[in-house]
Amino acid sequence: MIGLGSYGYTAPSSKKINAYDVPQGVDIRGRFDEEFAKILTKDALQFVADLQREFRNHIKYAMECRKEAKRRYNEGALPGFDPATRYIREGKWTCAPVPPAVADRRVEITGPVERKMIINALNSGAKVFMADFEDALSPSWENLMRGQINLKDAVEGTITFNDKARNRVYKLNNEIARLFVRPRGWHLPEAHIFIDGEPATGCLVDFGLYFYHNYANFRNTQGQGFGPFFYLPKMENSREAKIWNSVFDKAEKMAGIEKGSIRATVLIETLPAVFQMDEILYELRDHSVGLNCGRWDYIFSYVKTFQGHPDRLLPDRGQVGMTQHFMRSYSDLLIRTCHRRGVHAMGGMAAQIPIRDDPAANEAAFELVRKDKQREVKAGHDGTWAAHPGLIKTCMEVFTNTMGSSPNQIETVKRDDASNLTEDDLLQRPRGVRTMEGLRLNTRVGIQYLAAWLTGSGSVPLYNLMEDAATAEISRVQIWQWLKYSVELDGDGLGVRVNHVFGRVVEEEMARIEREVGKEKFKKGMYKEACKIFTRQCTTSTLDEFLTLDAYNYIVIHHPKDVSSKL
Ligand SMILES: CC(=O)SCCNC(=O)CCNC(=O)[C@H](O)C(C)(C)COP(=O)(O)OP(=O)(O)OC[C@H]1O[C@@H](n2cnc3c(N)ncnc32)[C@H](O)[C@@H]1OP(=O)(O)O
Ligand SMILES: O=CC(=O)O
Ligand SMILES: [Mg+2]
Repeated sequence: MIGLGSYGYTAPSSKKINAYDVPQGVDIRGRFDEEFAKILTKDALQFVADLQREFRNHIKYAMECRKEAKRRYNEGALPGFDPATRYIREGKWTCAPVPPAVADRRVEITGPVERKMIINALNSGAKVFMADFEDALSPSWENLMRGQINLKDAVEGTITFNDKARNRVYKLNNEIARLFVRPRGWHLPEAHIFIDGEPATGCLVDFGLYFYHNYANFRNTQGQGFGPFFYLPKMENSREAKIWNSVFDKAEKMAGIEKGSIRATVLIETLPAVFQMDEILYELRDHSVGLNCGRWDYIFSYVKTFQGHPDRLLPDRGQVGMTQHFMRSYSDLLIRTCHRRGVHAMGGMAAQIPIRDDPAANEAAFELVRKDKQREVKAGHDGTWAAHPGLIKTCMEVFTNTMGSSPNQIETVKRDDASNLTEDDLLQRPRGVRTMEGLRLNTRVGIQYLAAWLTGSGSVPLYNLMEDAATAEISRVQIWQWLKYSVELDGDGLGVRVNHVFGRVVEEEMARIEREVGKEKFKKGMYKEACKIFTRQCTTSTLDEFLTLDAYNYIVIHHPKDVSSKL
């Protein structure tokens, strides 16, 4: 159950009380704002409530199944292909044809639903912009509601941003990227909206509000009759994809648009899901437009799935790249699966971003991105992700050098060789060493990321890399795993056990963070709170499912009940 945030109460005011006009059974506990009220209309909320009521038990059941699977993995079982769905994996079926508007997705930029970034991303020259309510967003009430307003303005084509300090007005170019929206994962509640006395499901709020306000405009201006388009995160099993498919069916019915209008790309970013790729596409076959290698959450999920397996400890985070056998196998099988079913096999995110003040380091970072993208396009991926507008040109060149003017490689690179990949290939232990520097970096990155998240930023540059919820999760669970199994740091010849030094490492890294960010920022920021949350999560005997579930309690800000509505 979600509690109040630590600073979560605003005293009632004697001024006029504003309230959202809500349907029966819906209670808005987030701050009232006239702009937010244009999103939280009674009809839009009714649609969200309808989704919640129809699907809440299915979602609860799916989450129970995750727990049951976890129990089995913790007792020693390994994830694998499900014998009961062999007929789906071996059957000859394809997904609905790819809509023309998104046939070419060779470079996709991603970013939080922040106003200036939305405009920059849509103008970036990328083919697609994935607007993120998930890994890149801290889901505060303000961020979520402003994000919805921003997306509505973007789809209407009216979005502008006035940067007064720089005397610069941002607006959309004539040619813009196609918009995909990524709602939160199934596990996250939306504690500012209660439906029938329970917090709403975060992703149904994100999806429901965005769909309700934008489907008509989007289909006219962006989708060439299709859409809206979505990315779906963090699923573990095809039963979760089935719920999304039913959500889409219901949304299409409500809107009176053709079945198969809505299209979604599913991120394969949990270890159990790699064994369910055919099944996930099958459930979504009328609504699918591919799968994507969400490599960062996938690595996080590898640790989480094997939390009870001391023989599967990860080496330093920096060593777990796409060239490790288990990662390469995952990418190859994803390409083979998608192309066999007629949809895009999207690559993932290289974490490097431009480094402004060091040309040599900048060139080295670009070279790493280039290599990563070359590997992806040669393997058969149809497109990739970029974290920053400065990387679009490089990614575009690499993909175009191989694909030329063909919009994708769905028909030309079948990768039938990957049909031989086995469970052993997909689960092969990553190789590498564990070092003190790895431990220190994980600590520094984890704490700084969380401090940013608690103050409203869900993606940040740290040590010249993009960090978001997925990358920070790796830092957290890696430390947890090393502590749990009392790992000896072997890569630098130190031979010390992590649990003997972790307390000191945290102290020293906090001091280093203070030096790096400066005393003033350190004092004003939430570094101490972040340190407390992060170290608790690293040292707890039972691994927390998600970093952001606990941290969410700190950003929930309920407003007095009487300010809201009439339950
Ligand atoms: C694991 C995953 O899920 S990956 C997907 C989720 N993660 C993301 O989407 C991360 C996206 N990237 C980002 O958020 C940002 O690039 C960061 C936080 C890493 C770095 O951002 P900044 O520090 O602002 O970068 P920088 O100062 O170099 O930005 C230069 C300009 O590019 C813009 N910019 C940077 N990244 C993006 C982006 N992803 N989309 C749009 N614009 C961007 C900035 O707004 C800035 O614009 P301006 O010149 O008009 O002021
Ligand atoms: O969402 C993407 C990932 O890598 O995680
Ligand atoms: Mg992810």
